[in-house]
Amino acid sequence: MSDLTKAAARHAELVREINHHSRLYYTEDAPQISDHDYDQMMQQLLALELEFPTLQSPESPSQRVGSEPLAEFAQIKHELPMLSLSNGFTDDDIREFDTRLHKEIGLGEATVIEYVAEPKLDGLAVSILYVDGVLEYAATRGDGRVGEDITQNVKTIRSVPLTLPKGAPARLEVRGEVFMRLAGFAELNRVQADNGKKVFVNPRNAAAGSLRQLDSKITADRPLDIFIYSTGVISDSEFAVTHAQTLERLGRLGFPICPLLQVVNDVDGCLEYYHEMGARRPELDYEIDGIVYKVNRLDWQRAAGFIAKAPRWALAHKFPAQEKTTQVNDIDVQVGRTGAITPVARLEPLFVGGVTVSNVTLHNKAEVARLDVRVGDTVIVRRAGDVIPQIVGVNLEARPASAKPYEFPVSCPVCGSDVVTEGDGIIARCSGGLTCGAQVRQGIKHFVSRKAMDIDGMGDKIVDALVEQALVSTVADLYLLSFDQVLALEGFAEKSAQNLLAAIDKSKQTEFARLLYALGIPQVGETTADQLAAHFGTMARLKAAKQEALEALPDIGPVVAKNIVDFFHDPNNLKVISQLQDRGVTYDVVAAPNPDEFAELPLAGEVVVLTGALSAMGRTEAKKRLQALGAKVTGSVSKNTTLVIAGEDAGSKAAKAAELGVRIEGEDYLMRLLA
Ligand SMILES: NC(=O)c1ccc[n+]([C@@H]2O[C@H](COP(=O)([O-])OP(=O)(O)OC[C@H]3O[C@@H](n4cnc5c(N)ncnc54)[C@H](O)[C@@H]3O)[C@@H](O)[C@H]2O)c1
Ligand SMILES: [Zn+2]
Repeated sequence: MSDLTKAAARHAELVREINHHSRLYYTEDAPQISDHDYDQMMQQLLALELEFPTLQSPESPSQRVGSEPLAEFAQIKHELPMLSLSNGFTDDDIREFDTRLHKEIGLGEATVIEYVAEPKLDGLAVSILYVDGVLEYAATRGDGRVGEDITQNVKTIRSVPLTLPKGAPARLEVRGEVFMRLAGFAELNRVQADNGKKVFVNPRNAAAGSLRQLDSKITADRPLDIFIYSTGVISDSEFAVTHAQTLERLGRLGFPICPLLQVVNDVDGCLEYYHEMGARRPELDYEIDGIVYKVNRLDWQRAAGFIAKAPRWALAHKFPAQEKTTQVNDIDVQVGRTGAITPVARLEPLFVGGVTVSNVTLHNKAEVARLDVRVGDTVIVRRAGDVIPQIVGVNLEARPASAKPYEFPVSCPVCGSDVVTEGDGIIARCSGGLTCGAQVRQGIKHFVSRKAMDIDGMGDKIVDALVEQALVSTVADLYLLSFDQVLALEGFAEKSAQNLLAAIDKSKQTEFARLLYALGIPQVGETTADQLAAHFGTMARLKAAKQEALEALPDIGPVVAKNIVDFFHDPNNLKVISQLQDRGVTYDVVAAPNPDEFAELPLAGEVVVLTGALSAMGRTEAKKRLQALGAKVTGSVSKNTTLVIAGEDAGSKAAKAAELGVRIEGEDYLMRLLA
């Protein structure tokens, strides 16, 4: 086979695949592969056509925009074609783009091109025509030539003006991106899931699916938004001389324009903007998948002109992918400290959203069932911002015939006890309690952790070894370990064994709040433990507390209160607590434990948040002393907060406080309070 024949075969295969996925994505709003995979196929196609130009035909997806409009919609022919954008991925791609433009426009090397840099919104393009100041129709891009009539749907988007002020051009077509903000997207998916309806893979698909509805009442209920980024046909030939001016004038006519766009000079200006936006991307409340650079001068745009499917004067500089595809090698479950069984997908490792991902939580039994993810499946993995990676979709077409639905275990894989379900079958739990090795191990790891008993040097591997060798079966057993037992563990020498025992010994003298948190009562985190400690003061008082007394505390609801009561009724737990006491674990009683006295304290009723670094003392120390004066000290700012102490480099908490109008003071004020 000649090279050309081979290339032609590969080309035909790519065209088939790309057309298929374009249809799924553009026409049906139901993509089966990630954008990254799609872009790679497109790049391969472009490379083949560059090497073998005879393979390129006007029918090739490299020359065409989008996909054909859906037949159910009336069609609208665009007066000016709606094009796509050429893509760049590296800094060099941007340099080449700028160099090429100099030639195409006929500029000397020394001439600086001014660009408008704009976030590339991840939604779908629409064209809206106004005639004599009134919205006449709106259309999707479709295949670039003919789009779908979505006039009624676009009219439901609140930020789209239905009429324009006087002075608007008699015929004005604007183009922009319809998108969905993240909060709206999350809420929509929650409602969809609650009603047993399809949840959307990402905000782009949710926006596209919501806008391309035959019933505009459905669109009206969806949280859609729009930013306008250009004009199409326009009766006023003197509307503007630069792109920035176009946007400015459109803004004055009442169109929403992305507030983040910026005029920049040269490649360096483009790249600087790109990196700045890349850093801000996780904070934005909508998704952007890159930056678009557009030549600012309209006469230079005209001089540069177009290629088949995109303008020469613009480039989309893509950000690293937040969604990629990979294989599920296995699905297994983890048993947590409280017995909760969490299914986990073991993946063929992939690099996505800036990290390598090989395990992804599937959250719970219901989520596995909803996704119907199976071993051997090809899945779309998404990691956006700081959010933990997630499987958002399964490519059913790539499912091997042998793949079987995942069967959730009926007995605990660690101890063999029955698995019971709670919360309408959503959460599965091992019923083994303290007989379950996994629960014991997780419980001990929690007990020794930094914010709990803080036993320095007691890493996960050591805990695993202690439990495996049956040296420890409850947290109280830690205080019985002998020098010889520790020395015999793998990796220990005399010195290190002494150090570990010293750390265990040191932990015996602790604070009540730490001890409470360390016990691992379900849903009792640090803040709740602090509150309980400050209010009850001693274990004996807390043990005796009734459900109502617990619920009377500000942040404790009925569920947590019941967890606490249940915990102190379990004979195993009571035994462990008395063993801890017998083996020397004690705590200082800091605050006056009597609730009546408590109300008299100078800072009673104050809810304080500490943020930033303090110079005179550590935060733990400051917190203890504030609590001793009756204040409640919490970890996050809310409307209940009465005071924020902002130390050096205070960050988002201070900002939140300012936003909520909460009083903010510096360290000097704290020192006066404590004096
Ligand atoms: N996953 C799949 O199966 C699949 C299939 C087809 C296409 N895709 C994805 O779709 C994209 C290609 O689609 P495309 O042809 O629309 O090209 P594109 O998204 O790369 O660029 C063109 C589009 O960018 C949008 N845009 C956003 N902000 C803009 C701004 N400020 N100025 C101008 N335009 C702006 C417009 O909608 C415009 O039509 C790729 O990201 C590709 O991965 C994915
Ligand atoms: Zn178990």
